Amino acid sequence: MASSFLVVTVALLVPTFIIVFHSLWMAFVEALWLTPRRIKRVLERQGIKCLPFRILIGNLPELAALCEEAKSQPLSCIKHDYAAYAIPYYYRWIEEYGDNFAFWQGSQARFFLTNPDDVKEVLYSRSPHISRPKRRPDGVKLIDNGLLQIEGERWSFHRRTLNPGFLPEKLKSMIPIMSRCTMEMIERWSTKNVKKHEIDVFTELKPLSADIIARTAFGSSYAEARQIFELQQEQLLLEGKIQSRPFIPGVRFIPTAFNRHCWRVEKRIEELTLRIIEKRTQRRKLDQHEDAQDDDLLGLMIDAMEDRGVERKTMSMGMADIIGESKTFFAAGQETTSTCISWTLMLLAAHPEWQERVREEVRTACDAVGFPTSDSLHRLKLLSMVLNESLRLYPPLPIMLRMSKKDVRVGKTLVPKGTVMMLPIIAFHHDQRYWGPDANEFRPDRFRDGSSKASQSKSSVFLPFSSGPQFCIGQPFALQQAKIVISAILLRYRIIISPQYRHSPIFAFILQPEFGIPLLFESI
Ligand code: HEM
Repeated sequence: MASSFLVVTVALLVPTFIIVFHSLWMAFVEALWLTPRRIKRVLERQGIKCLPFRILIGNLPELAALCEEAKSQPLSCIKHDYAAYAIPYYYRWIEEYGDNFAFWQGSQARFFLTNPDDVKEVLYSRSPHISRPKRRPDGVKLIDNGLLQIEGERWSFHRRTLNPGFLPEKLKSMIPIMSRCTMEMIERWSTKNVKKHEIDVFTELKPLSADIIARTAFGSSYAEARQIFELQQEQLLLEGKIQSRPFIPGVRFIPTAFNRHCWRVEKRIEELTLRIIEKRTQRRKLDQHEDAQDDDLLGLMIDAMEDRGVERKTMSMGMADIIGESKTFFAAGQETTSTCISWTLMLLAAHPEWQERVREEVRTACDAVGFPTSDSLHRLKLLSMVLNESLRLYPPLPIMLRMSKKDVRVGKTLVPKGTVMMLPIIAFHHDQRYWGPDANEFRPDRFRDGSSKASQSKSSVFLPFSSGPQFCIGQPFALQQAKIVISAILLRYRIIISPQYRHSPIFAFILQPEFGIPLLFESI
């Protein structure tokens, strides 16, 4: 009896094992060998040069070597023509292979779109076959279920739900919170009680941006959200490590120390986000009535979950969506904005004549407490020009990515299914063909008549917030915050580049100052 049971079990298990093993093996061969071979064939047939493909590692070693080589020759002074330092592989490979080339990030094909018309075509495309790339299966779950990862009808619904959170009236109501958070930071600085002191603005402004996002969008204080931000920073570091190594299917399920750490961080973020959301739903129940503080992003999303408001018949948001969007807004809104403000302060410190001009403008625009008002914010023309020039020279998101889910035509190229298209915004922003011979100089004047007239190109080559339907939803929020923070600082301090400052913009998801931005703050 027992032996026949064993025979039956073995007879069932062996074929199952063979089928599972065979499917895994085929998926492995497809992802790591057949797909890259096909992409290479399609691209090369069109005369596009593909860098040599090696299984698993692709061109990761060359890429790392080029970055190392660039870093071994540090920039000697504050030069704005640093693009070849931040993304050396792009410029080196263009030199070697011409404008049309593809390389291999592990087994994934990456193809730079070097023509602004092609970039525009992709950004405005309504094709369901072009999307933002999904995270690597073994990547960290930083922004799952949020606008940056979802598609189609679901994306449209989320975007429509969240848009009211960024309307002019709503932004206006955020000015007092943004000013209060900034004041608290400045008060902390002033306890140092010395005429001149050094501040690394890159480090100091991160928690400020986090605080502002937490309070304006989620009604919670930074103290509560602090852990989420810190854990997201850690996730970015973990993602960096994952990206620099080859993708091996299945390895992500093995409970290695690294994987277990990733899982713990993910779980903790979800728990903390859920806690913020639950606190709000509890408060709603207790209050019974809609209070004025409830129409922030979190309030809008809870409305969509609870089926309130218009247009909720066919779609609604679930808890996973709210967690996803909350994580996305924390991740997308914090570091981009603080980095933009940090680079702008560096530029103003490096160009004292502009610092003086902007300070004069700010003086006339601020109220008695030293902050711009909702009316005067729009009159800060010089500051807007400086911010645009800063976003041009130091775009926080220097490269955007899109994925072809089927063979798609972009301009003259047939981009094969499974290729990641790289949109090198930073290269467009520094290109003399579009900006003239002074492309790498700080010249805010070029934005005097607005951003559309600033370049000499017919196509749009100024894309710090992207363009098309998926452009940055947080653009007005970020610019308002930048104006408030910079105005408040300039009114109180003269800023000077510290002797400790080392100019080293590097590309690690965003364009970061590798050694921070230490500036000397002199009280006025
Ligand atoms: C200076 C600061 C900022 C810059 C330079 C910036 C830049 C960008 C860019 C280039 C994109 C498009 C990315 C892509 O298509 O791959 C984007 C999308 C997005 N940004 Fe920003 N961003 C900034 C601030 C913010 C802020 C403050 C928030 C939130 C409060 C935010 C939330 C988002 C979201 C949710 C998306 C996805 C939009 C969609 O798909 O509908 N960003 N941002």
